[in-house]
Amino acid sequence: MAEAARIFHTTLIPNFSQTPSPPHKTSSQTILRRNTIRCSISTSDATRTTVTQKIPWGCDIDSLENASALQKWLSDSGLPPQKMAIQRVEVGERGLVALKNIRKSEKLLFVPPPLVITADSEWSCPEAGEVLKQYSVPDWPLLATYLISEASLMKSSRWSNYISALPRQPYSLLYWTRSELDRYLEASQIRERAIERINDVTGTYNDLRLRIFSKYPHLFPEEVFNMETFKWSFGILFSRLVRLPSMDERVALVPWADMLNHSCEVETCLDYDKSSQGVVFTTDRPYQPGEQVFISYGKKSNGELLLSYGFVPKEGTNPSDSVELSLSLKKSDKCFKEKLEALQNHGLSASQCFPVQITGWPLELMAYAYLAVSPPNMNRQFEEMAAAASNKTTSKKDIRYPEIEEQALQFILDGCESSISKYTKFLQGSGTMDLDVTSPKQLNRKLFLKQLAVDLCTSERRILFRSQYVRTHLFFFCNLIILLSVSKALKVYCHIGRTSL
Ligand SMILES: C[S@@+](CC[C@H](N)C(=O)[O-])C[C@H]1O[C@@H](n2cnc3c(N)ncnc32)[C@H](O)[C@@H]1O
Repeated sequence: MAEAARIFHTTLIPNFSQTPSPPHKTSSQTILRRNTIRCSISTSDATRTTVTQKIPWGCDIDSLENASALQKWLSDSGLPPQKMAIQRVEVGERGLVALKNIRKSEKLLFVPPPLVITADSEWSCPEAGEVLKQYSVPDWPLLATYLISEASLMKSSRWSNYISALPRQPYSLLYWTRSELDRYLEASQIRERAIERINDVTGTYNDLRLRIFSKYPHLFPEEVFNMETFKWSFGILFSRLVRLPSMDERVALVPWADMLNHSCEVETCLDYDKSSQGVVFTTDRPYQPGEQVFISYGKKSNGELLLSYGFVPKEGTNPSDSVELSLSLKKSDKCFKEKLEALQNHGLSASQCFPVQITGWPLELMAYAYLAVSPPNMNRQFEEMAAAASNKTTSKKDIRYPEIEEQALQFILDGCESSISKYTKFLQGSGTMDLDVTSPKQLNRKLFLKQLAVDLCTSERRILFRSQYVRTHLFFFCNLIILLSVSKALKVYCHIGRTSL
């Protein structure tokens, strides 16, 4: 939830240190305890045999089947009595609903640390945990492996009640196929982010497999630790992992707390409370019995929410919404090489994406536009412009070049226009889109994905329309004011001229 995606990006690809010494001998008992998973083997990958399977743990995403067992286990394990219960809800399918009046500024939850899963949690199969520690596997891949390891032990894992209540297939762009991403998210930059993320997850799994799992097949059998199960565990982490600032910024899965859904209207996040020694959040509004209680997953755009959590908030309800606007240097530009060099000196490239919000665009975007339109005689300023376009905090951002301001604005507006036309093409076509399905189940899935894409594209296009409108009118009014001032000055001048004659 809060900041999970950012942490994932900085720590996912394991930076393995030297090859560790062999682990302790494995007790055959541990392996025997692991439940066998029946799989169908396919050989789609030419280089090696891949194992495809349905995830055998968790439940349907809207199922309350295991919720009461989860609630009972949590209270037996030390979760204090709660003012909320898991129920079916309108927003988010399952969520926590108030059972009693809840005041504003009230602390809720109090999940004790032994019920929180972190990178330090004890493994039911300690040998497997030992191996990962020896290889210094970072938190995200370690937790993904931990979750699979515990899930595969089913009832023998202390987390079995928690895992049984997790969704079998979390809503996540990780579950979209490449052709679904191409088809539904063609207009949005989120498509690139999703592809990058899928590649990161695949790369991480392959890395773990090559460096560790293949060396210890008795601890990490491929029937259990495979791409399909990693997709599941990363899907769970993306949609449920939280960063706890007061617990040394640790990332954690917090059973019970992770049943809370997100609302763009609340600002309160989960954190560890040292005084009560539990994970809590403080309400920023009152709730009446029967109302769903929400937290914030952080200030995220609709695209980021879709990427990690698989939903798009209702149009116009997310004040943190933004759209990535992609701009490129023109290949025909006489100074293309020099401009590209300047950009590269500051870690940028010929094509760059900038976040545009309903409230405006960043100074970096204007700096990039200055660079893109500046004529050859301004080559001395290329470095300064490229530095301002980078997001390094040390560089001066608010540069201005009045002589090319109009062209720079036009360059941005043209970028908005071309992006808007891609959204419009998709949105117009989506009504008549052939969903190419063979079963009702498939039809539901396709309709669902298409609706998410339509919601995302509508909200992203709306931001671009708005910034185009505001800028065009602002520019028009600025020019009008200049014109009026000039004509007023001229009138005064003429008047003075006439009176002095
Ligand atoms: C941390 S879990 C919350 C509990 C979840 N509803 C469950 O039943 O397991 C995050 C997931 O809840 C759903 N969710 C959370 N907030 C939502 C919202 N505002 N609208 C729609 N779905 C939401 C999404 O499926 C998301 O991936």
